Amino acid sequence: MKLDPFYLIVDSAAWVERLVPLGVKLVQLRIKDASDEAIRAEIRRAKATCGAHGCQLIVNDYWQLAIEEGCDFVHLGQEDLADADLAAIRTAGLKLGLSTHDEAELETALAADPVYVALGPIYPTILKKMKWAPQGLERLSAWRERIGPLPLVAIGGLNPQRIEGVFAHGADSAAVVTDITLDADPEGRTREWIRKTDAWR
Ligand SMILES: Cc1ncc(COP(=O)(O)OP(=O)(O)O)c(N)n1
Ligand SMILES: Cc1nc(C(=O)O)sc1CCOP(=O)(O)O
Ligand SMILES: [Mg+2]
Repeated sequence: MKLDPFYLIVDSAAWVERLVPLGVKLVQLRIKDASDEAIRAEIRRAKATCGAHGCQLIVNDYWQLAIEEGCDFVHLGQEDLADADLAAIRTAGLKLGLSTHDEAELETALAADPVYVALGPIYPTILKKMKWAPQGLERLSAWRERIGPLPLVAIGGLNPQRIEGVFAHGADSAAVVTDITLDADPEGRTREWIRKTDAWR
């Protein structure tokens, strides 16, 4: 499968409604610390917007709610994966994207047959505290070699100046949070990302 080269990650349906109509084709809804019912409502809203704009929605963490709400793509980290019912995810026909941060995690991820593997943090991130040092671009190339044709997502500290480097080192898609959501002009920054990733689309 081909992933859009620009992979937006946001923490609310309001962000999806604000940015997806600009031409975003791949978005992850990543909500932390909310009730299941609140997340269900957010998924519903985000799914409606994505459906109207031809954008692939990926639900982070909440695979059961994603199944119940008729979504078709989830992203899980390694801890999420350990707790998840992979058979139920498969039976529901969900595509699965997985996080990796080291070689052991990559082995675990590949055994779960994902449709993409994400590697991060490529650069330092301010979004969350991480136990891994920045991976750097050479590590991305190593992952490219290891996973063959499986799509590779780069994440962590990305900005428009770093886009070319991650694609030159084997990424198929660049995932981003704060470079857009903390920008003074998130719409303008989103348009810049769409424009700057066009060569890989
Ligand atoms: C595209 C992408 N890559 C990595 C992550 C991180 O997932 P995880 O390790 O489960 O951490 P949380 O995002 O759940 O805090 C991601 N969400 N998306
Ligand atoms: C959510 C997340 N996961 C990562 C990983 O390495 O698995 S890095 C990260 C944060 C990405 O945010 P920003 O683009 O603001 O750096
Ligand atoms: Mg997770």
